[in-house]
Amino acid sequence: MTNSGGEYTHVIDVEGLKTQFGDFVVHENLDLNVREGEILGVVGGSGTGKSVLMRAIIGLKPPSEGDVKIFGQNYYEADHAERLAIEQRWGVLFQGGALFSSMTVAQNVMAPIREHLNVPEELAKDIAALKISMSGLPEEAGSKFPSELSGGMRKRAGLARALALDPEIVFLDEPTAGLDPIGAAKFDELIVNLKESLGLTVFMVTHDLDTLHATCDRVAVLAEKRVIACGPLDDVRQADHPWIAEYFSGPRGRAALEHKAS
Ligand SMILES: Nc1ncnc2c1ncn2[C@@H]1O[C@H](COP(=O)(O)OP(=O)(O)OP(=O)(O)O)[C@@H](O)[C@H]1O
Repeated sequence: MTNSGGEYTHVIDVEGLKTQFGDFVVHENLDLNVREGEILGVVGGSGTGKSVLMRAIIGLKPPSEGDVKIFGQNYYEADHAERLAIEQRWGVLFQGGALFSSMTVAQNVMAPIREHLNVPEELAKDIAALKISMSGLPEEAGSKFPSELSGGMRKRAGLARALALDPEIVFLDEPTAGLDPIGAAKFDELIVNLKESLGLTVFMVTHDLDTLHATCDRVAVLAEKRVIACGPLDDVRQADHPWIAEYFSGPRGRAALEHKAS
């Protein structure tokens, strides 16, 4: 989405980010922005810091240097009330769904509603049922426990919970990991549909080349502690970097490209 001057509105602005665990530096001088209404895919080799970057943005990993702004605000400098207000504007689907195993799907989806919204129980139930249906789950899934669901259904339940508060942005950490190719393609379709129907912005960490092709407006590549390339997939694929060449032009990269063309 652009403003009247034709510039993109940014939901997230990361500048000069440094994160570390003790002496071990994960990111240094990392810059990244996420534009309103886009699906941004974040890729990179194992251990390059994709999940830590997501955690730095959602307030779970304080940076040792740099500035992380979401909705124009620095979460780490915000007071308690401001933080709660920011948290209501995002939804997160952690790897594996991170659902409460002792609660049904409906109770899981109602948890953030109960925590953040002062609404009567019946309304909370109705909102949860709506989010469950939006995530492509049958109505009866609401009364099931996570252990009674397939991997794909658990992802959808996690997504329903991420959508509970009508977020403006959702963070997805490897949403198609562990899904079979048909389940993964359906999940991709769901994400694109939600983005289009709700005007959602999506920050998605993924290893899945088919997902990148099917869903992402832009792709950011993490290597050498920073974002080494960011742009539309066709541009990023051409970037002169050994990891990019291997990832996008190796056998799996070529297969994903052919799959997209077919
Ligand atoms: N809590 C922690 N304590 C110490 N080191 C950590 C912690 N969390 C992550 N790291 C380290 O930070 C680096 C980046 O981890 P991260 O999980 O972000 O990688 P990733 O790019 O998401 O990897 P993958 O693709 O394998 O999931 C890794 O070297 C990891 O070992």
